[in-house]
Formats: sequence, C-alpha cells, structure tokens
Amino acid sequence: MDGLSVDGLRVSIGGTYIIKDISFNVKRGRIACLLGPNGAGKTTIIKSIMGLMPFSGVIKIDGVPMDPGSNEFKKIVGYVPESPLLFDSLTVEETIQFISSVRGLGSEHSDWIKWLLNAFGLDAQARKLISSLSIGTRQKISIVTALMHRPEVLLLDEPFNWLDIASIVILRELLNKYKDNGRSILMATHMLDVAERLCSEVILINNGAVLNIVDSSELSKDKLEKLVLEETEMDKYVKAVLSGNQ
Ligand SMILES: Nc1ncnc2c1ncn2[C@@H]1O[C@H](COP(=O)(O)OP(=O)(O)OP(=O)(O)O)[C@@H](O)[C@H]1O
Repeated sequence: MDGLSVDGLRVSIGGTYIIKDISFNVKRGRIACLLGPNGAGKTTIIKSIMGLMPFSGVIKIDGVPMDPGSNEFKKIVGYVPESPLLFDSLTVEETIQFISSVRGLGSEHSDWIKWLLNAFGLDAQARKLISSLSIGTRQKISIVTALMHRPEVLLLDEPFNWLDIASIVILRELLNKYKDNGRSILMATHMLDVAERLCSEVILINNGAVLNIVDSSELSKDKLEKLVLEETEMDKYVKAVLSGNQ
C-alpha cells in the first residue's frame, strides 16, 4: 500500500537547514504521528509537504511524484493548519460555499458536508461571521474544510487544539474510520493520549531530523512519554528543572 512518501526533505532558511534530509512514509490505512519538542520542525515538515515553504526533496502519493502546489495535489490532500486560516468577514455558510466552489465540489458532496457540520455542532452557527466565533469553533470549521472533499491524504497540525471533549472524541473516531477506509494521515501532536489511541507509528523529530520511527503497537502511554523524553533528551531538562529549588 503506497500512501504518502517523503524522501530527502530539506528546508533551508537564511542558509541554515531547519529540516535536514528527512524521509518517511505513511502507508494507506495508517496514521503517523510527528512527535517532538517545541521548535523540532513538525509544522515545517507539514507546511513543506503542503508546498507552503520552499523545500528540496520528493513528495509522492501512491508512488507518483507530486507538485504540492498543483491542483491535482490539492484534490487529494486535506490540510488542517496549526491555527485556523479563515476569512473573518465571511459567515460559516459562506465559508463552506466558497471552499466548495474553489474545489469544484458538486451536489454529490452535500450529504457528507451536512454530516460534518452537524457532527461538529456547526449548523446553528451557519449565519455567524467567522470573526465572531470562538477559537474552538473556528478550529472545527478548519477541520470540516479539510475533510469536505474526502481527501485520500490528510495533513493535520495539532488538529485537537482548542476542541471540547465531545469534538475530540468525534474527531478521533472520524480519523480512525478514515484510516480504516485506507487513507493516509500524518498528524503533529503533543497529546500523548491521542497519539497512543490513534497513531499506527510515531515519528520522533528533534532539531529538524528524524530520531526514530516506532510502531505504536509496541508502546503504552507511559512508554511513549518515556520514549519521547529520552530520545529528545528532554528528560535531562525536566529532571534539572524539577530537582531545582522553587
Ligand atoms: N519562517 C521561518 N523563519 C525562520 N525560522 C523558522 C521559520 N519557520 C520555522 N522556523 C524555525 O524552524 C524550527 C522548527 O519550527 P516548527 O514550527 O516547525 O517547530 P514545531 O516542531 O512545529 O514546534 P511546536 O511544537 O512549537 O509547534 C524552529 O526553530 C523555528 O524557529
């Protein structure tokens, strides 16, 4: 099963490589989690795969090299950015209509979009301006807009941020189903409980490089916390802080 593959990804800013020759793949039917400290490079990896940052390397979907900026790529990929990127002056309804029109979605998508809006409790917000909504509600709209064209590959940057408990459970189960239907999902997260429940493999990142890729069937939550702290050497920092005088 092919899915998403990333080969030799490098990102240079001001002459310094902030992503250094990273390679991994996310097969169909798998969820890979990018885990690592703040500033490790998780968002940069996702943004470069989306074509939002200049990079070198090869991105393939199902074995086919893709140009991240192309329409073909956008049709098969869904993206939830670190913070919702929406137009403040549109209503929720207009936002959905706008994205449907840009993506050329026809009436065959209507039931699925209605289902998504209902699942995240957005029906009642239809006439409200984006600017008037809470950050959690904007995040739900960002998730709906990433899913409405039923993409084969999902790139999610901290998708659970700001969500209430019900939405966390709904998104978690939705992603599980999505994975079981043979899609590939790459997700950056700091939430170890989510990683433990959802991820097929954990890609540990630090200083712009892959430290390790671990199949999560081998990991319990406690082990995952220990693994992330030890592999990134954050354990030394945590010990030093906690053993200091307060
Ligand atoms: N546009 C930019 N200009 C300069 N440096 C950048 C830029 N974007 C990212 N970086 C640097 O690249 C490194 C990786 O940042 P990135 O946002 O990818 O980390 P992250 O793992 O997603 O962190 P977090 O967990 O805090 O979200 C950081 O050192 C950051 O300062």
